[in-house]
Amino acid sequence: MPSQTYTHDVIVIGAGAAGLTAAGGCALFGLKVALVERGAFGGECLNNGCVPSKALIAAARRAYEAKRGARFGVSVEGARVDWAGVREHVEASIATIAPHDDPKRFEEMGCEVFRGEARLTGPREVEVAGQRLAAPRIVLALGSEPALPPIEGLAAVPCLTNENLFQLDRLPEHLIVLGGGAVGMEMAQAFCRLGAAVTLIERGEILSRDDRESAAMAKAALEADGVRFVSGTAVRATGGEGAVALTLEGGTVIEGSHVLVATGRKARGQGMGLEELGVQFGANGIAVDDRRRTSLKHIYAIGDCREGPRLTHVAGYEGSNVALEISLGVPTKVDWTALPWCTYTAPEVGQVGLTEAEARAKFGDKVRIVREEFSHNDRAVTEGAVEGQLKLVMKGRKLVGASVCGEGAGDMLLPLAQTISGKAGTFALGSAIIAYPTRGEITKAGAFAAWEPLVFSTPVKRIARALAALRRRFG
Ligand SMILES: Cc1cc2nc3c(=O)[nH]c(=O)nc-3n(C[C@H](O)[C@H](O)[C@H](O)COP(=O)(O)OP(=O)(O)OC[C@H]3O[C@@H](n4cnc5c(N)ncnc54)[C@H](O)[C@@H]3O)c2cc1C
Ligand SMILES: NC(=O)c1ccc[n+]([C@@H]2O[C@H](COP(=O)([O-])OP(=O)(O)OC[C@H]3O[C@@H](n4cnc5c(N)ncnc54)[C@H](O)[C@@H]3O)[C@@H](O)[C@H]2O)c1
Repeated sequence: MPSQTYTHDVIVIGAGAAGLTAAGGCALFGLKVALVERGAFGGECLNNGCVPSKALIAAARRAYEAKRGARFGVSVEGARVDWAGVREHVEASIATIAPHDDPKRFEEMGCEVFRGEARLTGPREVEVAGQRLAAPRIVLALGSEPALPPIEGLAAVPCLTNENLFQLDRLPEHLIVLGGGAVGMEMAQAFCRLGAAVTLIERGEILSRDDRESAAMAKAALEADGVRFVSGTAVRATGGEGAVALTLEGGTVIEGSHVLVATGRKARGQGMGLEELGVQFGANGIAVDDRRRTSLKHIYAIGDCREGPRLTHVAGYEGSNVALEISLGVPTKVDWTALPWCTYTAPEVGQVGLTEAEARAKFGDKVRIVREEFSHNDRAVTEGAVEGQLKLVMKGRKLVGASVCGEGAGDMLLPLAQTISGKAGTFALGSAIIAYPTRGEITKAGAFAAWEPLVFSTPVKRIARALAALRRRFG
């Protein structure tokens, strides 16, 4: 295509975490960027995902603390949950963060914003709201949507998903949560703590990508809160507004007032001209290489719409990578060696790098596990929240993974990620000065524990004893 027919240097479709990072990055490097969005800027994370869910979890925590009766000599009388107030907090959280993702901000950075449904009409051409855009590079950042499982009758039952959950006008009496992944676990506990009866149905393992010990601790904590877990696969749904029932394989029937379907995601990208151009798809998402290039190398796919991990920080990471590659021509491959994630239940379930099971499958007997319990952490003790542990997964003295289950686990992943990626070592982390008393001290304790046998080994003790003997003799 002759260069004069290009309207832009790059067209980014989708203004969620992935698209905003890619578009903003390219614009800051001085490229002429078209940014296309059909819905609300900020995408799923801001509007239907991370932000409202974490705001709801915060309200639930407050309700839980208030209802726990007297603790530490303090009692809260007559605690009650006002659903309208909870909704207000959720909406205020979104509204406070929204300016960060506002179209105006991206226009100020240099993006030209187009509103409407984008469609590819040629390998380098996009049509949106009757306008033709063309650029030598296109970035697909289309996101994903709830994947509804093949359950007979589900389409006719009023279901909740993350797309309408946060607009509920009242607290459900009995919420059935289908799926024990991150969405299911976080929301099951939050609604339970806010006062709903909650039954969670999972056909396989809860938090299946996480360390098994961490997942078991989280499950036990949810059970202690009152969440009922049922193992099975839902095959039939019946009922209407306010009274729904799911029948499991084997015939067990679970009844409730509402059902939240949290059974994974379906990547977007179908029906917008990509198939016709020859862009290839994998099992769930657009197929990409390490540089996030699709089968048409000038078209990139990042974030939830491609095959791979679906997380906001991953979407942002990929957005930065492609911005660098497109703007400066630096080939930038993704690297998941130190990928962190966290499920914000109480206790939080954080993971970075390999789980023990993954490491054993890869390195066999070379794997060494170091554990530190929060019950030995002074801050955890003073706050009466001692549940959980840090588990370091080592290959020799090299950290290859870490699982943290406990309060604030997500905030503890950074030094562990740096250690896994080689930007710091376990020795440096084990000898760092860390503010006391913080829960983060557990990362230092774990890293030091990995070195302890060597630091206090017989040869080192011999050196210390020899020095002491010299001192006794010569002063
Ligand atoms: C309940 C819930 C909680 C979550 N919590 C967390 C969390 O705590 N931490 C975390 O890391 N991740 C979390 N996630 C995952 C996270 O929300 C996603 O991974 C992330 O938002 C994906 O960003 P994205 O930019 O790829 O997609 P999106 O944010 O979905 O953005 C895609 C955008 O593309 C637009 N679009 C699509 N097709 C077109 C088209 N043809 N034309 C124009 N525009 C188009 C859409 O309108 C959308 O705005 C959560 C998810 C859910 C459901
Ligand atoms: N804190 C976080 O980082 C966070 C929070 C929420 C969501 N997310 C992201 O959002 C995405 C979606 O999360 P999710 O929890 O919906 O999906 P998921 O894939 O993590 O979990 C879905 C669960 O549903 C179960 N399931 C599927 N069909 C079933 C059936 N018919 N009956 C019973 N169980 C069934 C599966 O076995 C699986 O355990 C994930 O990629 C996740 O990374 C992240």
